[in-house]
Amino acid sequence: MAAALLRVVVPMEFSFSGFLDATGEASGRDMNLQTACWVQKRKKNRWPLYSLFADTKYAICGQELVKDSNTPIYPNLVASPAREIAISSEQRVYEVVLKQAALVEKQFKKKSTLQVKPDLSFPRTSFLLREAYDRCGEICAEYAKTFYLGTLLMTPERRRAIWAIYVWCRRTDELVDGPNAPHITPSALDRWETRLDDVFAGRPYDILDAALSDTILNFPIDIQPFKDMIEGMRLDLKKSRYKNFDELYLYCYYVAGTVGLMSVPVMGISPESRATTETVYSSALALGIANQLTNILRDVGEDARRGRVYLPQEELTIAGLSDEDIFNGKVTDRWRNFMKNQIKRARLFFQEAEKGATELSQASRWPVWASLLLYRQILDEIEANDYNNFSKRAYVSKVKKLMSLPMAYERSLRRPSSKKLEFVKP
Ligand SMILES: CC(C)=CCC/C(C)=C/CC/C(C)=C/CC/C(C)=C/[C@@H]1[C@@H](COP(=O)(O)OP(=O)(O)O)[C@]1(C)CC/C=C(\C)CC/C=C(\C)CCC=C(C)C
Repeated sequence: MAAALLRVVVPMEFSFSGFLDATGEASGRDMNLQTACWVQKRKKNRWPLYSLFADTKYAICGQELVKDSNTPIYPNLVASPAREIAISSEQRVYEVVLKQAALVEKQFKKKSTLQVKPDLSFPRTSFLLREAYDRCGEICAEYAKTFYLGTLLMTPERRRAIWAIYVWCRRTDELVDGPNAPHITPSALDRWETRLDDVFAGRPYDILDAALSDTILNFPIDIQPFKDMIEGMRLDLKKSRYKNFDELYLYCYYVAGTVGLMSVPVMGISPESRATTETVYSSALALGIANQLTNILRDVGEDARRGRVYLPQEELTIAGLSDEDIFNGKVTDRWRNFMKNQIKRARLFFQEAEKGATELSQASRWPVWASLLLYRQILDEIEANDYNNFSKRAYVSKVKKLMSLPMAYERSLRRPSSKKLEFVKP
């Protein structure tokens, strides 16, 4: 498997270029009906002007996570002496969210009259394409068993598409996190990006890419979040410190928020939902950010041993801490207080993600709830370890994981809110 993943940056002798056309199935396939059903007519929000100023609701000032219930929440904005910043990462990312939501709406308008039966089209697809998706499913089952089981509840077409996206993300992550990571250069990532362009143009290099090329034909998926994930990997190659939460937020968007944006067009929004498309995308983004923040908080010690500190430097300073304290790995009261605020902020992102999870199409909700509940418990485990994330890895036991699954199922049965949904930026 590792060999297959590594092959991705090596120029291929044999290319699957034109593979999809050769199947005679993938190109020109109609958009599926589910796509058309997800979207209701939705109005776009303008980015609120007050977000450009630094009096934020959840900025971490001093030892406390400042929380004022009258103002909106912008965790990534840390007060600057001038009380304003130019363009926050949050605003930049929100523009991507709007673009993704607009794309889905455009497709809906174009295709709403089509009567395509999505799952009937699959038996006609070629053996090779079926093989491609099966392989993606196997990789998914190998790397993320619980998540794989969750996808089995989705419709076959959606499940295959999510596997294809998962495999592309996993391969991308493996470039900088896998066994060959020390040999990965920016030009290897450039090659990976060229290859992505080819996948989106229907010219996959290998069988796993072919599954993604097919997925892109079936769902209104934009290339931007994929490109942004590669950008996150570029950041990982050149950056090992994050000045403030604004910088960290952008990194979290690149490596994890993008996953949310890639997944929603496949998972679909419930026809019962009254939430705006961009609200659901914002929640998906929030889940990615929450997961990545949790990942960072869990792995503080492990990252430090690789010379990396993802925690915002300015917030460490405000808390009276430095890189030195992290490398020393001693749990002090200062560290505990600092961690309490970091955990609180991650939980706010989970809270926002919860709202959108309920708005997804019924069959897609369970794996999302399972992922949310399981990952959020890592935060509880960090607390249970008395904030020692230097030498203890917070870990959710098998029993707790199993216990969460029925709870995730129960949550997935909750119907979308009948009220118009408001997304509050954490
Ligand atoms: C249903 C569901 C969860 C779908 C997502 C499927 C998918 C395409 C996953 C790809 C995950 C992946 C391989 C990402 C590469 C970058 C990366 C490694 C990110 C980190 C994940 C955990 O990594 P890892 O497996 O190494 O973790 P462990 O060390 O083993 O703990 C991340 C922390 C982030 C992953 C981000 C998500 C799963 C975002 C999920 C958001 C949605 C599916 C949107 C849901 C929609 C709403 C409206 C809430």
